[in-house]
Formats: sequence, C-alpha cells, structure tokens
Amino acid sequence: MTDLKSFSPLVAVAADVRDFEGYRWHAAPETYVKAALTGAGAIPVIVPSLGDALDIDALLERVDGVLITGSRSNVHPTLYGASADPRTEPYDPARDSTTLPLIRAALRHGVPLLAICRGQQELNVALGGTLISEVQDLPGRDDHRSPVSEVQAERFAIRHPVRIVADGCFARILERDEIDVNSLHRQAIGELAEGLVVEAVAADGTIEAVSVRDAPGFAVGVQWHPEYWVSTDAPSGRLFRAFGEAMRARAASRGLLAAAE
Ligand SMILES: N[C@@H](CCC(=O)NCCCC(=O)O)C(=O)O
Repeated sequence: MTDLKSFSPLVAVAADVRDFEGYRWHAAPETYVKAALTGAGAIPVIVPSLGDALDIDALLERVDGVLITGSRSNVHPTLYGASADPRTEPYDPARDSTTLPLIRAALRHGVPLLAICRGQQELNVALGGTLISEVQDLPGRDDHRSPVSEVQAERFAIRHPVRIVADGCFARILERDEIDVNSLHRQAIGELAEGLVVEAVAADGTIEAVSVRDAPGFAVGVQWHPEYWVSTDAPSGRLFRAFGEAMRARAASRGLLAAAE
C-alpha cells in the first residue's frame, strides 16, 4: 500500500492568458508550480483558460486539488456588478471564464482549494461578493501595492503584519495570532461573499485571508503570496503543507493510493 505521505497528488493550476511572439499563451508563473511541488508535494498541471470549452467536472474527477494563482490582471468588474473602468484594467476575461466556474465546481466536488491574491478575489466574486479597487486611495487604507523594484525578491518582500482570527482554520494551521506577509495588490475584497469566513485581516481592515464556511475540506483564500517564500517562511510552508495533506487525504478517500501500488 502506498504510504499517504509519499503519494504525489495532482493539483490543477490556473493559467493567465498572454499574447507574445505572435501566439496566445496559457501560463502560470514558476513560483506557483514550484511551490505546489516543494511546498505541497503535488504535481502541478496547468489548466488552460479555455472557459466553457473545458469539461471542468471531468477535470476535477482527475485532480486532487486546485490552485488559483495571483496575477497582475484584475477580475472584470461586470462580474461583480460594477462597470469597466480604465483604473481596473488590465483584464483577463478568458481566465475569469475559467477560474470562476472552476472554483465553484471545486467547492461542489469537495476538491481542496488554495486561492492566492487574485485567486482570493476570484473566490469572493465566484460566491457572489464584490471587490474594491485602488485600495491605497481609499480613506483609512494602507498601500498594499508591491514596492517599486526590478528585483522580484524586493517586490515580494514580507512587509506587513496580519492578524489571524482566533479559532479559525488559519489559526489551527499556522498556530499563530499574527504573521507578517508580503503584499502586491491594488484590489481587495469589498462585500464578503455570504459563504466566506474572514480568517485574517490587515491593520487597515483589508481582508487578508478567508475560508469557505461549509466546504467539506480545505478551501481557503489568501491576499498575500505564500508561494514565493514557501521554503523559508514558516507560515507559508505550513499553509502549503496543509494544502498538500488535504490533497493526499482526498486522493486516499478516492482509493487512488490502492491503485498506485
Ligand atoms: N491584480 C489584482 C490581484 C493582485 C495579484 O494577484 N498580484 C500578483 C501579481 C503580483 C505582481 O507580480 O505584481 C490586484 O491588484 O489586486
């Protein structure tokens, strides 16, 4: 019998759509796929943002988790009842048309879900919530954008505290009441979707982590980027390990481990 800890689950990874070299590419940054491998012990499978051409239910029968990545693009405002505005660009409608149904289907199927930055925003919109834009310009809010730098490690530097809500799933995973996180976003959760629970907040009230209230298993979103320092930052490592354990448990519950003998 394959040992649960040594089993490598498959994790579906969301893709951005980009045009360059005369082609349309569906891609995910290496930091996310490497964190899936090293942090969660999962084999990443990038899912092209092909919208309703994808049989998402069939996909979710074959994977053990879903990782929704961050992105410089924003969820299209019309998806949460707002109007398109140059200040909320750039958009990636192909990604939206894939991630929102993928998130809802993952929750329906009980597939472990980790949604990061844009991913947390997509989770909130997928469940009926809204977003606020240009957070740094709003009264009482801090600037959550990345530091201006050509050096990624400087842009993803850990730089502000977030309070972990007591007795929540993040408190159980992290075993801390406060952690320090990086921050690279201009938008944030506005109206919280009904099915979400706040798990962490910044000093200015920005929602920094959520969980899905009635999810059968691991289903969380974070506004920060645990993938970037997954190997060196303890909270980041804990979060990805918990994601990996949830994916292995799902694989075991589906009898995959017996098949892997
Ligand atoms: N675009 C959204 C989501 C932010 C996000 O996912 N950032 C990750 C990319 C970071 C970078 O390379 O700049 C927002 O701005 O809120």
